[in-house]
Amino acid sequence: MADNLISVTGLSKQFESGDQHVTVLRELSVHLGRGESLALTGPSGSGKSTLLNVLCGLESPGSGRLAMLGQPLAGDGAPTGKALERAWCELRQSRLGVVFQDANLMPTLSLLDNIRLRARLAGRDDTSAGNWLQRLGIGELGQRYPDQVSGGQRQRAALAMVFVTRPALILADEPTGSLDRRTAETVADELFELQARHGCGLVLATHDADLAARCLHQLDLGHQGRP
Ligand SMILES: Nc1ncnc2c1ncn2[C@@H]1O[C@H](COP(=O)(O)OP(=O)(O)OP(=O)(O)O)[C@@H](O)[C@H]1O
Repeated sequence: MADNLISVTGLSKQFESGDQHVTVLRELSVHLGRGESLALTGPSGSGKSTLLNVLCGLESPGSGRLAMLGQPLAGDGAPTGKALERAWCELRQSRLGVVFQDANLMPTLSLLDNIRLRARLAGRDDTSAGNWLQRLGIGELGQRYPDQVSGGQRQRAALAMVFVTRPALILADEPTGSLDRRTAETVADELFELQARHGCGLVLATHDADLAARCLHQLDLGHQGRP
């Protein structure tokens, strides 16, 4: 496994809004090694989700160099076209664990089956699925469907879906944002414990200063381009 999980140099991202170009990320450099954690902070609209989307291949960077787990994905040496799509798919399938603000569970499967399916898609053993639900405090909800549980419970199931694949790198957008304080702490404990135990990397976007302070590095996107 590459020691450098994330290597981003001079990355910029613009969006078109009507006839205007809005620069959201400006000349960013980000490096993350194995077992390290990074909190993306900054006010609403500063580009935290946009950066996470670039890091999991859902948005392409406008310019700059990007390599994930040693694989160049933008700039020098990066594949293009279908080969680039394939490279991102392979990374997301088994090596990146992505947690979005809206938990991405299949509505027609129970929570337990969602997690089993995710494990199988990543080529992992699915027998620990129930155990992960248990550890995240929703073990008794495994037979329920996503629309039969609360938003916070869905969020915990989405985290179980990530943990069960044992990813090299977890990218999480407000992973505890929809949880009450006590549950948020339990979930954060699980995140950091998993990271310590398996030496995986973690990048999370958060407005929670306490959660950000638990990460090894912090990047305030509200201060991009300023000295
Ligand atoms: N597809 C898009 N097209 C145009 N503008 C966009 C697009 N996606 C995001 N933006 C804009 O980019 C800026 C950064 O958005 P982003 O969601 O990355 O911020 P954020 O820091 O994650 O915010 P929050 O803390 O509210 O989640 C915002 O001004 C947003 O409106």
